Amino acid sequence: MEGVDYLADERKKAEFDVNEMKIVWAGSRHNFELSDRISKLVANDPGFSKEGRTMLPRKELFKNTLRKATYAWKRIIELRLSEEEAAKLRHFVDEPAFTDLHWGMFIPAIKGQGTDEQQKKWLPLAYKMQIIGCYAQTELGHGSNVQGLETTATFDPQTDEFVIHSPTLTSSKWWPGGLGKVSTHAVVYARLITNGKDYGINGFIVQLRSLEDHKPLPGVTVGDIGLKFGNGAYNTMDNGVLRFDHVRIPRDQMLMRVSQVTREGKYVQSDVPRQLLYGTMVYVRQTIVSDASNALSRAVCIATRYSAVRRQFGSQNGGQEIQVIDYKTQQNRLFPLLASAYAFRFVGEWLKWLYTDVTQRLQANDFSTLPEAHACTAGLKSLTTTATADGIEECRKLCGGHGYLCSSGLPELFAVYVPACTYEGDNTVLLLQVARFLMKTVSQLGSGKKPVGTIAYMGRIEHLMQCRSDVKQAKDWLKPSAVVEAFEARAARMSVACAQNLSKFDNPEEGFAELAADLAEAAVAHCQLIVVSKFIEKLQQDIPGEGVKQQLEVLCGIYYLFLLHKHQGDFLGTGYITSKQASLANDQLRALYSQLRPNAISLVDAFNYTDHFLDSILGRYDGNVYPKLYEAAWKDPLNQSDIADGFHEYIRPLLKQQLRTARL
Ligand SMILES: CC/C=C\C/C=C\C/C=C\C/C=C\C/C=C\C/C=C\CCCCC(=O)SCCNC(=O)CCNC(=O)[C@H](O)C(C)(C)COP(=O)(O)OP(=O)(O)OC[C@H]1O[C@@H](n2cnc3c(N)ncnc32)[C@H](O)[C@@H]1OP(=O)(O)O
Ligand SMILES: Cc1cc2nc3c(=O)[nH]c(=O)nc-3n(C[C@H](O)[C@H](O)[C@H](O)COP(=O)(O)OP(=O)(O)OC[C@H]3O[C@@H](n4cnc5c(N)ncnc54)[C@H](O)[C@@H]3O)c2cc1C
Repeated sequence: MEGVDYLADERKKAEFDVNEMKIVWAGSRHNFELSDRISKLVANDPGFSKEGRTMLPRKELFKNTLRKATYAWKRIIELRLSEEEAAKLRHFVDEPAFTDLHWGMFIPAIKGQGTDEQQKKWLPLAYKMQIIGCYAQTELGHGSNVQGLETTATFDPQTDEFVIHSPTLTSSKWWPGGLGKVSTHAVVYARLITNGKDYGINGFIVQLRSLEDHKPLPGVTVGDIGLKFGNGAYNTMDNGVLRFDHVRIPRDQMLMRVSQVTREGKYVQSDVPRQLLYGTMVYVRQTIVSDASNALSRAVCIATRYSAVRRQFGSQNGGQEIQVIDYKTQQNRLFPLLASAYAFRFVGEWLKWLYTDVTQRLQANDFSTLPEAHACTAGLKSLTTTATADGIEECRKLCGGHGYLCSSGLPELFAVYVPACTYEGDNTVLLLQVARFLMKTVSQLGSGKKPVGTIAYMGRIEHLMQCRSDVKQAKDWLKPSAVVEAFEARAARMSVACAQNLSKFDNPEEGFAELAADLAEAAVAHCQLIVVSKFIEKLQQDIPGEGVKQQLEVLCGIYYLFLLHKHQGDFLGTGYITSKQASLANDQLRALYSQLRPNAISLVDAFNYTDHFLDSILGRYDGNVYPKLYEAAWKDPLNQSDIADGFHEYIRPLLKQQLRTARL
């Protein structure tokens, strides 16, 4: 029945002000109003319909994405949307497209690594989309190891040009989004060679296609790398391959903020750290952390609503069966994911602040916080994307068989999301960057250099190495100080253990390679400490709205107690807690699940997602799941006729043969 809210009873149970929670989730009233307005604008525009997207063959799917991206641009111009509004509109259109890389990496690379002059020349063209760009770093043979890239940019002083060349098959650019079929330009990362000397990797703006007929320019071979995982999903993106055969570009298309090549071919290094070449990656990793809470909350919203609709077992005297959300096992799988979505939201907000702070410092030539910004963006990108990808898959399983249907929205969400564990730095490779930062920090303890920011806790290393938890009863685990100390002691002890083991090797690099798995675990412990601390800090702010803060306290408790339970080997092994205290933590966790249960539906309503954005029958706001699943099945192309195509060729002969066999 249309118009009936099957989840109304659940919504009545809420013990907090959902509208105020929506503002907390959005980050501010301004953000809430912006998201609310733009998401509805997109949802109500048939030009942005998602109907049938998972059924389209690649060519049609891709063309449809081009249509939507162009239509989005048209609406952005017609409605005179600001940059912030336009970004929201693209977000709610919810289809990976070349525009993600144009706005998300090409423009930021020019902004971060271009001189003022270069920005003045290229940015207006890019802002008006008179050129479309991508970020071409990864090659067929090298992705993680940026210093191993093979493409060359050799300066020719005769003509004042760089010659861009792909010397081997493995040097072909491979993966850049938007490259295959759309981009007219790319920021290409290549080895800078001048006067016969190799100065390592630098960025260059290279035109790839004609602005008239879109044909590849002479010397440029470019195409799509082929179909990727999942139906629809990331196949809307033209991840590309690119080869250069001695392509010439003017010298001033080398991005020259970090280093320059003079007219005479002299290489000049600015007094900014070379790592700024990696700045675009730091920026995007930070946005990926913010985006993790979007993807996870979406999956959790679907699984929570469906878990309240779905009933199995326990019917007595002909009454209704039990809602699956009431099973403790379901709660133990679902509620920590709900809590993680909120935790990632807040750590994302904080990381954005950290990124803005480091950017302002860089502008004032203060590079002191760059290593921490790199470690935090790398580590949190790794932690949040791994948890989110795993969480989306868990949500699919939480929805039983129906979660496997594309109409649940979960398979596509997973297929689109899971490469986040790989792109912008493989998650293990990034954890090892954090581990290097931690080992450096430990090695400098006692040198007089005081650790600050997220590693300030290392400054209390002597206390953290010998303290013990003073938890005596389950509710003691609700004390922020008890929790923070537990996570700090675990992280510090794991780092120190790694450092001690490393010191046994004569060659530190050999030791690092041998102990890499332990080092990655120490990095995870450090990153989890950051997420827990930022959630707790959030709760120390003034949070208006009846019951809102209490709900966030419950979520925060679930987040850290679930981690404590899952990683109790670390907490027990490092000797900070006893098995009795671990068991008390688990008792408290169960109690928090019961407190959360009546609020579960309203906590996912606070994400304020439209049905258009969720694109899931199981996650519908009104919970009207079964009639809509039934209706959707009949829209499948296989159901366009009662008799399947192929019946006469394949089924009928088979049936005839069976008849003959039966007669024998
Ligand atoms: C149904 C649903 C439908 C639709 C959904 C719709 C849409 C979703 C759309 C958008 C999502 C929103 C947001 C996301 C935005 C965009 C994402 C979209 C697409 C994805 C694009 C992906 C693009 C890419 O992947 S680009 C390529 C990325 N490549 C990498 O990351 C390579 C990883 N490798 C490295 O970074 C380096 O090689 C390394 C760090 C591993 C090693 O570096 P190096 O070789 O130099 O060696 P080291 O010795 O380790 O380091 C030397 C010192 O430098 C320091 N360092 C390293 N890196 C940095 C850095 N970045 N910043 C600062 N410092 C750095 C290091 O610490 C060392 O320092 P030391 O003091 O000397 O120790
Ligand atoms: C959907 C998608 C979009 C992308 N978009 C872009 C783009 O727009 N532009 C662009 O330039 N690139 C892009 N990429 C490429 C992406 O950045 C790389 O794939 C990524 O950096 C991982 O590198 P790799 O593929 O070389 O993995 P590899 O490094 O080959 O990883 C393979 C395995 O080796 C392990 N490994 C590697 N090195 C180490 C080490 N030192 N220690 C321990 N383990 C290690 C990894 O953990 C992994 O398990 C995209 C990739 C994908 C999947």
